[in-house]
Amino acid sequence: MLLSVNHLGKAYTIPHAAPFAAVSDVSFTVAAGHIVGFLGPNGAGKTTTIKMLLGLITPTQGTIQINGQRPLQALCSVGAVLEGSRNLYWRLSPAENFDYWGGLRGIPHQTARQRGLANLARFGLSAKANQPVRELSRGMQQIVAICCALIHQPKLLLLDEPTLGLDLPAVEKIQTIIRQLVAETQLWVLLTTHDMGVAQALADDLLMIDRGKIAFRGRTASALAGFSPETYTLAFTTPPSPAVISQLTALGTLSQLAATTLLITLPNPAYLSQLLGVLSRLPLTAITKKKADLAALFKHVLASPKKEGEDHAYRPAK
Ligand SMILES: Nc1ncnc2c1ncn2[C@@H]1O[C@H](COP(=O)(O)OP(=O)(O)OP(=O)(O)O)[C@@H](O)[C@H]1O
Repeated sequence: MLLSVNHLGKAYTIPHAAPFAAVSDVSFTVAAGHIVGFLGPNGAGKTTTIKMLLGLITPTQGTIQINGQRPLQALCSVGAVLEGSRNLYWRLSPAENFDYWGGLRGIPHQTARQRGLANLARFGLSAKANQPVRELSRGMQQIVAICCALIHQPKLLLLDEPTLGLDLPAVEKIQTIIRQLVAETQLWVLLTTHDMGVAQALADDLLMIDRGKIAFRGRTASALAGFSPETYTLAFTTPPSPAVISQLTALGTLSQLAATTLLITLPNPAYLSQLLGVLSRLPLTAITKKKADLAALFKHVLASPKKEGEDHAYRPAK
């Protein structure tokens, strides 16, 4: 098992207050799927978990095994790009950063530089190899940070918000790079992101955390296949009357997308026949069921009531 996390917890000591449990009783293994999307709302405990995986903070309960070793013994198996701008030395060029980070990992200077430059070339950034990092764009800096995190050829790569603040072309480039790396090497990636588009595009598996506890885990494809929100787009030839609007509002949550287009979410599939009853008397041109997407699944998981100790709060819609 590459990564095995058992009953992991971290309670921060807060002066004049009870300890705050940022992570409590989190267990998971990384054994299937090459990219695991580690998702959760702000403050859910993602960064705290990642810092524990890296040995940067000590858990107050539970164990972590990476390739059968504790985090501080397994540093050679793990690479990371953390949130923020501290992954690189900004005054140094990418080539000098490769020397520096390689040196910290005990990698001979020549080897570190060769590896770093080879990755930089693969990602189309050779021309920037000798320019100070501070002069590169955010997207380029992220690519250099990923190259540095790979300098010791880790087996597990932890990426905390790798696309934060990047524009669409840069996001797509980072996505392509991550996919390419996973396809070419036997790299496993644990990726945190608030961008559900990125998670849906990349994650083979999902791990959702909420208030320090695992709220859902499973394969992305099967979770999406099992989750089909009861949301329909209704298109009319003429704007629906206030009477129709109030009839529809009684059935579900309604929003008006345009004068002749409404979006309705039913509380459950049993309401569909009533909806069709109302619609049969109206000048309807189209009714389309909304496809499941990760953003909707994520909201659903967070809204699902959780029982104490339960870590699979999500249930497919019946
Ligand atoms: N050093 C600390 N001392 C006390 N509380 C902390 C400390 N670090 C984090 N926390 C708290 O732990 C909780 C989890 O924080 P964490 O950074 O792990 O969340 P996150 O899921 O990464 O959030 P985000 O998506 O906003 O980055 C938050 O309530 C945070 O305030």
